[in-house]
Amino acid sequence: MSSWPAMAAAAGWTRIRFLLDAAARGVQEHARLSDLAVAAAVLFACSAALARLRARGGPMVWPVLGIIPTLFAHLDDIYDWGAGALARSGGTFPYRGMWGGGSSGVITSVPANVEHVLKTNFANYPKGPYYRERFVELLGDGIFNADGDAWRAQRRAATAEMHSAQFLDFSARTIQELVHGRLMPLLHRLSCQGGVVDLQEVLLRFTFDNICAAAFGTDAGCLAEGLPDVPFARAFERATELSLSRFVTPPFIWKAKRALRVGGERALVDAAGSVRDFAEKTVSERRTELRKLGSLHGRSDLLSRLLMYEDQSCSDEFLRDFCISFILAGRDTSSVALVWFFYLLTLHPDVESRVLADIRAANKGDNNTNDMHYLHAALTESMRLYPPVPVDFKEALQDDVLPDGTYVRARQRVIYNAYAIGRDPGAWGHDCLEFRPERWLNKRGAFAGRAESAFKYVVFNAGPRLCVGKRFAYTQMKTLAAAVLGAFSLEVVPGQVVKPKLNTTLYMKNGLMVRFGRRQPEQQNVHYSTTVAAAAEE
Ligand code: HEM
Repeated sequence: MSSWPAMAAAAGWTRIRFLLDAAARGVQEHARLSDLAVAAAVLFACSAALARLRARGGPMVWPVLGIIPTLFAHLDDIYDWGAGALARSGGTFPYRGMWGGGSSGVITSVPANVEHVLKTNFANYPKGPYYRERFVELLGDGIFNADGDAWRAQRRAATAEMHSAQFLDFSARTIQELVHGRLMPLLHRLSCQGGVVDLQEVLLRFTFDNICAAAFGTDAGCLAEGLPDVPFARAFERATELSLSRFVTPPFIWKAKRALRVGGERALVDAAGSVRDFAEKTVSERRTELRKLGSLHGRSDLLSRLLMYEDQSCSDEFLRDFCISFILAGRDTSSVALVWFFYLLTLHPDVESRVLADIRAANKGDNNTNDMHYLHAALTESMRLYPPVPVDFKEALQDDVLPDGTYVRARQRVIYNAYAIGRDPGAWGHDCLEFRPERWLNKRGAFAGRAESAFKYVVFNAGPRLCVGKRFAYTQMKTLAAAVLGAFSLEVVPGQVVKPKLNTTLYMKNGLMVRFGRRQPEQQNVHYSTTVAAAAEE
């Protein structure tokens, strides 16, 4: 039997051996780990270098994470950064989203590329399934979401109805009623109280009411006294936001949440359901009215016109989706255009004086908004710098080569950046960053547009999918701007940060807090007409 000291010595030795072995194993393990780390770092550096080369002067597209880290680094000035990146890369660069995100393609600000995608090779660039599946709960098969024959049928109906004399007359009247019956009294109250208001919020309420009146012939009531919460408007906003969030969430995440009906996906089903219920109810009530009265002659909104004059076989689903798409298209775009326009005027008093002179000259005539060429030019110029839809995209059906030589593979996206095109010195000259409405006027001071290329000004899109609401939007913006500027001066509350929000619509991130002061009484509350035949831009 061993003695205790001998046993202790043996146990100590075993422990020391154990510790030494463990240390040796650790060193080997560590060596293996550091080899792996070095190998991973080399691989990462190689693929990063390769990505750098592939980026062709454009921003870095990282392994695994794609362009996401680069975008994150520029979240605060994403639009200006994007315009600069496009300029540095010669107008086009490739991008890729996160692995598993399913998004890749090219971003361009080259007008010839945009023309190719939107017009010359239109058939190869539908909105595509990527867009459709993200908006289907809200939009169904509506014009905004549709391609092929479904799109063509709605486009034909929309163009015919929206450009009809009755609709133009009706929409001009509804705009007048809303401006003078709701908006101006609100601004008068505010100016008397010396109160501060978020102009963007007021304008968003105005355009929501306006588009609901035009599409459905209903009063949404967003601008009613006390600026109430309107459940339909809230549901619409929520459904739009949640649909858009699918564009920045990897599909395997949002699709899993959709399958499980949890989180934002559940909220989307609820919000889109409320919007569709409201639309379905309106369609069915209007159909009943038509059946009872035999006609809807007292009504000229889009829904009533479609029910009366279009193919009588239009299903309720077609009418519902059609109207919802219209509300989405016309809801925020013109309010966002207007808020930047008013802001730019406060920064350019010389332009504001000329706009006022234009409005006063029209007041001396027959108060026709079509006469206000300078105002038209100022709005157009403002949207060049702040396009309400700053970027848009189409999806390639087949492999293709863009006019600047860029290769696009089938199912890739071509993103065209209207914000960058509007600020491109190649397209607009060395003064491209200046707010100069005169660039749109001819020698006689009439709005002349710019003949060279519709694809340098893609604010309203271009080609076969040109915005159907363009004329409506100009009438709406000019009527509102003329009434507001004729009666009030605007003061932007100092100290606020005015910058765009990252969204598919160019909202101001923090809104725009303003105070309204009154101009001379004789300028106030003048009603403007809009002759149906001649719109300045067309
Ligand atoms: C300043 C205001 C507006 C701007 C800047 C604007 C801009 C645009 C743009 C860029 C598109 C193309 C979207 C795409 O295909 O992804 C578009 C399409 C459309 N817009 Fe507008 N829009 C404005 C106002 C309106 C209004 C007020 C209405 C309705 C009354 C309207 C109705 C439509 C419709 C129905 C389409 C779809 C056309 C199609 O796909 O064939 N828009 N608009």
